[in-house]
Amino acid sequence: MTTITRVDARDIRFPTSRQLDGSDAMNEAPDYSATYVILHTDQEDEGHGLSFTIGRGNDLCVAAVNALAPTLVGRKLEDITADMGTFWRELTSGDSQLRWLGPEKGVMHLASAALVNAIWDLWAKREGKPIWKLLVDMSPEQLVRCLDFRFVTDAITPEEAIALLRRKAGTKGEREAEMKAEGYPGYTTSAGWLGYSEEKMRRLCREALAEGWQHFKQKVGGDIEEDRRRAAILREEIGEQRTLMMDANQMWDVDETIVNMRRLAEFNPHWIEEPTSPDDILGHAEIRRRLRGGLEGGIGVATGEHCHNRVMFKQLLQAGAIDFCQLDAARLGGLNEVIIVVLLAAKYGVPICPHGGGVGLCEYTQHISLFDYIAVSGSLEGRLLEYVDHLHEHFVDPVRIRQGRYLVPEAPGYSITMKPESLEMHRYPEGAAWQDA
Ligand SMILES: C[C@H](O)[C@@H](O)[C@@H](O)[C@H](O)C(=O)O
Ligand SMILES: [Mg+2]
Repeated sequence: MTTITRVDARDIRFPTSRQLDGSDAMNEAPDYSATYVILHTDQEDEGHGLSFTIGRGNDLCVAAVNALAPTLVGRKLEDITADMGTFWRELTSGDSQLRWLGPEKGVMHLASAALVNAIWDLWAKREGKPIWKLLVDMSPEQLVRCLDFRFVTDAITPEEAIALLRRKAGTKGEREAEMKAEGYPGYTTSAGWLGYSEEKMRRLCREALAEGWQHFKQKVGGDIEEDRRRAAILREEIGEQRTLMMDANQMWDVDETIVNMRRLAEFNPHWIEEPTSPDDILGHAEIRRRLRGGLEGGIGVATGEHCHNRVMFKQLLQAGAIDFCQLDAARLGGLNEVIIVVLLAAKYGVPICPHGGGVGLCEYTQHISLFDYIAVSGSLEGRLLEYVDHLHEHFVDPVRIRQGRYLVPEAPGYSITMKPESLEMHRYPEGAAWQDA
């Protein structure tokens, strides 16, 4: 038996705003940051997890982790993993006074995600498997036992989830072998940040093309003439055949989205991402209808990086509001809730294209997309996993990319463990990286 003895929560920040890495129309100068959690045990091993924020306020998330920590300390890992569904509900709703601060959204849910993912990391390391493998090796019944279906049974029941998983169970081995040989297809956002100059965009595009990337994302939502100019540059660099996505990061109202996307349509965007408020389910449905998302010649609608729980995703799917489901590994309450969203998306026939723009998110999401392909949807249609070329050097087991595809991670755990020296250097505000700020 393994007892969790201590939760160590750290405020880790990277000064990415200096180069405007990760910049978009809404988030002009982010400092990619992590609320970083280490679960200590009475054995040798540790569980690591993080939630992504963009700088100021990361300390609030650290405080939220500390508020939730008593739910874990003194607990046995084996008791938690034997009934993860119950554990998840206890963590997110067990303390009704804390639950009032969410529920299941915002800072509290980000904090839950870091803790939940750290439990999974500990479990997978104990089993000697990468997370995706731990998941695909579970029987449908075992997997469903990890989930809390509260508030979504009108869209998917545990029995339906089991049936869905059984459909693909017999052929998992084939897809696992295929992924090991070929990797999972990705797209890159790295050339498209809004704060980059034309010259930098062109250079990064050329580098990405030389590395084999076929799919590119551009930030929009600034001045529309400027968006058009940048789209023209990107099209000039990548050509007509490759994919170009656009991301407005919530800048527009519904009608404004239609007006702006009509002006951007000539650049043939594959999707418009986060056109409006992430909470506006019917607004997204209206945009999709008017942009003819899902139809020949139409523009798809994508959202999810700010979609805070399974209930919101359920409604986006029920309302036929999205063409692409961009779930986030730590905006949702960690892997348990992510799995429910993966199952919901499969049931509604919507591809998942997880959100990767942040520190550690690519490390997380590769496991999720592999799980989706091997064990749930069995399909790559419409599916592309986001890649951003930032901060991977700080991870012990960073993502590996070949010709625009993610190679299958092999090390045990959730690939989220950061190097001790990186943690030390980027500790906020006392780390060396912040001393000359
Ligand atoms: C502030 C961040 O870099 C965002 O711009 C980023 O997550 C982005 O929306 C994305 O889709 O990757
Ligand atoms: Mg985005």
